[in-house]
Amino acid sequence: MALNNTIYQSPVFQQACTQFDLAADILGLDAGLRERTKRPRRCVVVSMPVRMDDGRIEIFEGYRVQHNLSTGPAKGGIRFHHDVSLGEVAALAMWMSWKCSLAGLPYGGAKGGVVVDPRLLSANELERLSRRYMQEILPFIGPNVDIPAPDVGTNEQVMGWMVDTYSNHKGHFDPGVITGKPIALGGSLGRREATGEGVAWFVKSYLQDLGIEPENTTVAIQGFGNVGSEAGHALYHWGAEIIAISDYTGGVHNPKGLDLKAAQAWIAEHKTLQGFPGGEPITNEQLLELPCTVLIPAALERVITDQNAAKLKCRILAEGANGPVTNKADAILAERADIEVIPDVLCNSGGVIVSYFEWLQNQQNYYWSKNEVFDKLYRMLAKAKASVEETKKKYGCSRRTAALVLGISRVAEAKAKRGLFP
Ligand SMILES: NC(=O)C1=CN([C@@H]2O[C@H](COP(=O)(O)OP(=O)(O)OC[C@H]3O[C@@H](n4cnc5c(N)ncnc54)[C@H](O)[C@@H]3O)[C@@H](O)[C@H]2O)C=CC1
Ligand SMILES: O=C(O)CCC(=O)C(=O)O
Repeated sequence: MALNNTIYQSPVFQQACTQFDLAADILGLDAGLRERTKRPRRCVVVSMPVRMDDGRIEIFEGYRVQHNLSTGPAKGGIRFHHDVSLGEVAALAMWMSWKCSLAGLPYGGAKGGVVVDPRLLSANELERLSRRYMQEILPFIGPNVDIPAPDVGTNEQVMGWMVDTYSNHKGHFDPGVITGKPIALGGSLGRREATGEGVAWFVKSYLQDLGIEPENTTVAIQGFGNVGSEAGHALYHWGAEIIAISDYTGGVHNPKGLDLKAAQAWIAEHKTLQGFPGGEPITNEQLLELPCTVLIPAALERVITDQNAAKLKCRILAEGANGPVTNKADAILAERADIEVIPDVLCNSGGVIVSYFEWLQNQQNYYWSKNEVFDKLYRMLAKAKASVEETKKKYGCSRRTAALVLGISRVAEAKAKRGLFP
């Protein structure tokens, strides 16, 4: 079966394509340019033999999809998750193209994935797998080719092992190949917080537009990992009540507000939220339907569907996760004037923007203060928000489609201007 057929069968990839088509219709892209802009440019599939602690050799499968290389080096995170598939990675890579373009970054889009549950590996096994994955994708990446970063199931330490493997191969330390690194290896101050901080910035900005004060704001967050916890802490310090959080084991709800510090300490000790005594246990599905001012899905794709979209009771839906809303749910939400949707490519763009700052700092070998990082970040977020609002008004479309119109139009224009080989 042709590779593209495999990818096109993925519901997540189909979701990204349907979103693309809505925006491409508004832009009036002709069939050739439309297909050229939509399709992933390169899909790398690798097999990785890794020696496990008990002496066995286990073979893991991994992917790196470069969706767009026409506007600069490709950029996007690496996901370690037991359910990850090539189609899902291709969809995530496509969203990276639009996200980078919308933010005005000089990058294309990419994403990586390894089919593994990292929680089941020892630290040594995780290190061997991370290094092996880097070794396998090494011919296809580089500071001017494709620059990976963290995503679900990976973190600064994994990025540290990967930059070490790459640098050992090149014969010199080359930090610009990866972002989201430990500070000691050329990471940027603020990158760890950046995605959640950006989500919180958008939430505060849209709440302000609605005239809603922090003391009248309640927040429910699905997924309390890097993005969810940083967004939660930023909104908690701003004065909002965080009434529900969750992880893959389930959630906890307290209508009077949760103690986030205690929740974080519980997770540090017990690894998961399970059993946290600060509220009543709830399921991840129940969390999405809680009455709250702000709902932040910050875990995986396709959690808001045609089954629950009509039941959401939030005023703002802030997409910390990539692709949390299915196409059918989008259509339902479009009819709901009571909910403002802040789409993923806008809402979670703070992470890749600070990754761009990290890459710039690595190129210049000159490092910025956290204040400088956040000042520059907030200015870029404000610019992206203003252009999305203007486009939404101009075309009378949803905020997601407006964001995609902007992201796609810049990539399509660059492709058209570059032309084709004769
Ligand atoms: N890390 C980053 O800088 C960025 C991440 N994102 C997106 O944000 C989302 C979360 O990413 P991270 O926070 O980095 O990942 P993470 O691995 O740090 O955290 C993921 C969280 O989701 C929970 N989770 C996993 N499966 C779940 C399920 N089925 N139901 C409920 N919760 C579940 C995990 O237990 C964990 O709390 C993903 O969609 C990712 O693509 C988007 C932009 C940048
Ligand atoms: O920081 C980056 O380069 C990519 C982050 C990412 O994977 C995302 O925005 O979904």
